Amino acid sequence: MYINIAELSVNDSNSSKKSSSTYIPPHLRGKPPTAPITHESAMERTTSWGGNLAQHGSQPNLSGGGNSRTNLHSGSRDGYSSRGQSNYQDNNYRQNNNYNNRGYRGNNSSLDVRDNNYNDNRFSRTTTWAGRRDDRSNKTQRNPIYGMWANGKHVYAQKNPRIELSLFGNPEDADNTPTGINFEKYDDIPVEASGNDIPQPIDSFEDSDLEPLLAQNIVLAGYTVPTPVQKWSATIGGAGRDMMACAQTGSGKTGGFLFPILNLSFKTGPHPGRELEANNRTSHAPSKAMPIALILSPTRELSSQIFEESRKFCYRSWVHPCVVYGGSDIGAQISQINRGCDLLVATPGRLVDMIDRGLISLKFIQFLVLDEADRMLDMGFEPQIRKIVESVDMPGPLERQTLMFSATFPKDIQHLARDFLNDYIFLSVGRVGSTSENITQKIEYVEDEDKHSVLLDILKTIEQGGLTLIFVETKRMADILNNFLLDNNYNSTSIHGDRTQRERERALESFRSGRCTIMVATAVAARGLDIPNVTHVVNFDLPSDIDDYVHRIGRTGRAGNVGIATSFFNRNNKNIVRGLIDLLKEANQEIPSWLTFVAREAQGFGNSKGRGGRGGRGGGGGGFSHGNNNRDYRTNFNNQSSNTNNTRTNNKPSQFQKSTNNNQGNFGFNSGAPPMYDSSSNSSWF
Ligand SMILES: Nc1ncnc2c1ncn2[C@@H]1O[C@H](COP(=O)(O)OP(=O)(O)OP(=O)(O)O)[C@@H](O)[C@H]1O
Repeated sequence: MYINIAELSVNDSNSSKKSSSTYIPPHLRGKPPTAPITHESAMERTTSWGGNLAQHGSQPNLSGGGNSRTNLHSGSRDGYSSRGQSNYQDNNYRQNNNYNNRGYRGNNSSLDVRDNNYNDNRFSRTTTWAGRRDDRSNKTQRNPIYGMWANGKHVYAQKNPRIELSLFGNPEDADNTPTGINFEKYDDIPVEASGNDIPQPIDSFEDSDLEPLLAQNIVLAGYTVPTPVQKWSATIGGAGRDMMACAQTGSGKTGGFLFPILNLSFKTGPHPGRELEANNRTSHAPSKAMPIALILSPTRELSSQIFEESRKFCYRSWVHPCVVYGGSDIGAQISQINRGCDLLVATPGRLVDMIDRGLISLKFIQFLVLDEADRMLDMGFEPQIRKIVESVDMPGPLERQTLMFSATFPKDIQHLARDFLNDYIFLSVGRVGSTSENITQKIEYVEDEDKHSVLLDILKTIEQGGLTLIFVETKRMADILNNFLLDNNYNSTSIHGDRTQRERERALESFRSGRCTIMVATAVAARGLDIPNVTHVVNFDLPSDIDDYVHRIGRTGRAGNVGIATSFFNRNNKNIVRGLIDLLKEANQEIPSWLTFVAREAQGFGNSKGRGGRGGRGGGGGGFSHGNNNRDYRTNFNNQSSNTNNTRTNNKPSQFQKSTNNNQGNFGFNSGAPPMYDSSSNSSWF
């Protein structure tokens, strides 16, 4: 459910038990602004762009022109990046006004776009609005955020300062800028792409032949430089290629899949078959949403967040984003999709429910995204995902474009990729499943009975101004710990699966807004959640799966910002000790000497899994062995081994400096010294 942050009073300190002065996080300071943001003022925030793309004609093409599944790979690689050419269109079609077998039109000139013609009567009869005939949607009030596709042209909605403010915040507020201090360092992260005919990445947004409205919305969002995963996905996705992309937490994967999808959609318009069906529909036929893009994500909160991101980039365009997820009023979601549904973000369970009720058809899907697919499998969603992708009316892999994104890619996900993707490019930014060096990782040996007091010690040392996210393993423990913190006068809240959706949303909102500076969470908050200003993650309980550790600590140190992750380790966590050590090494973190003793001993007992094992799935073979750079598992699949005939890297040595982590966060206990281990006495840690 959408929560309008702008309408919330950040001065409401009802939930505050600790102090009367209310914390306001930097990203919310200054809201509401004294003067409304205008489109022009937003454009002034960048120097060179201005939405005028003509000068970049010779640069790589984000759209890649129209393309065809059947001859996608027959042209030269240059074809993927040649602007305005339809190298991948079936030759039977002409550029503009024709479609390949994925339903894309030829590349429309941006000059065809009519700005501010929203109410132009010339378009009224044949105009489609979110897949419905205009004359049938009279009863429904139009959403002023969105434009329309009319007579083969993209007609933008009027600019609306009030909406811009609620979507993008106040650009005058420096604290509102999303880029972090270390953002440019992402350029040094090694990138590897494997597969056939890999397109060159873009260097900048200016180079990428962005559709003008998308370019403007990206500027409004305050993005000036694409992150590495965005640079590569722009051309890979833009060329109509399937992709499995693995990039570190907080590195901009959401934009990585949204930008190529929206760029192609803004240029080419809705699927022509859908337009035909909508126009031919009788007034008695039941209304059905027919999105052209589907993004599946594991949790309600993540779906909601992706929806909010897509609202920004779809602003004023013909593409109506929608979101459906369980635990929330289905009636409200039905009315939402009935008001227009072009890009649908969904959790698998609720989507299957709505398909079964005949409310949603997937037959015009051109873009399918599986975000955090490994988590969806962990949560037992495989039957629903397979039903959605393979059994209902979804077009097959040759007719749609499929993208999979995550920070971790265990082997069973690569099997799913084999079934869902076609001739895909495997992209890894940084080591697969690795953690960002922007996160300082501290491992402390703490027995269960000491955890509460050690946590209080840590909280005392945390500087004012940041948010702290504390992970526990069980819902019960989340409640217990939250109550404990409230009793100790901390502004704390909690989020877990036993809380109602409304309670979960409220908890998240109080944390995001800074009314509660601490949130205790189960794994439900481990993936994808992007909460600015989380400066500290505490693993009160470590997860049994090392990939979950990667995602959890990734809630801090996002978009180039720095963060700290402290984890309480004891005998119950011996199963992930090897994986933990591999990760710490990869991210140039200090490894406490006691941890290596533990690892050796655990190995002796055959208990610990390295990065090649997943604790949570019976050793399903997840993660990636340390030092194994070939992360594309197709070489192990006999029937696809020929696909990995091409590898491209940026081959830059990492210039990251080793973190200066001297374990100063020992908080006065253990002082980095482990419980004494006496190797001569044959004593055992466990
Ligand atoms: N090009 C960019 N410039 C500035 N900020 C960006 C850019 N791309 C993304 N961001 C910001 O970076 C943050 C992290 O992005 P995002 O949530 O997409 O990361 P992610 O890789 O999906 O993370 P996770 O693996 O945790 O899901 C967001 O606040 C987003 O607005």
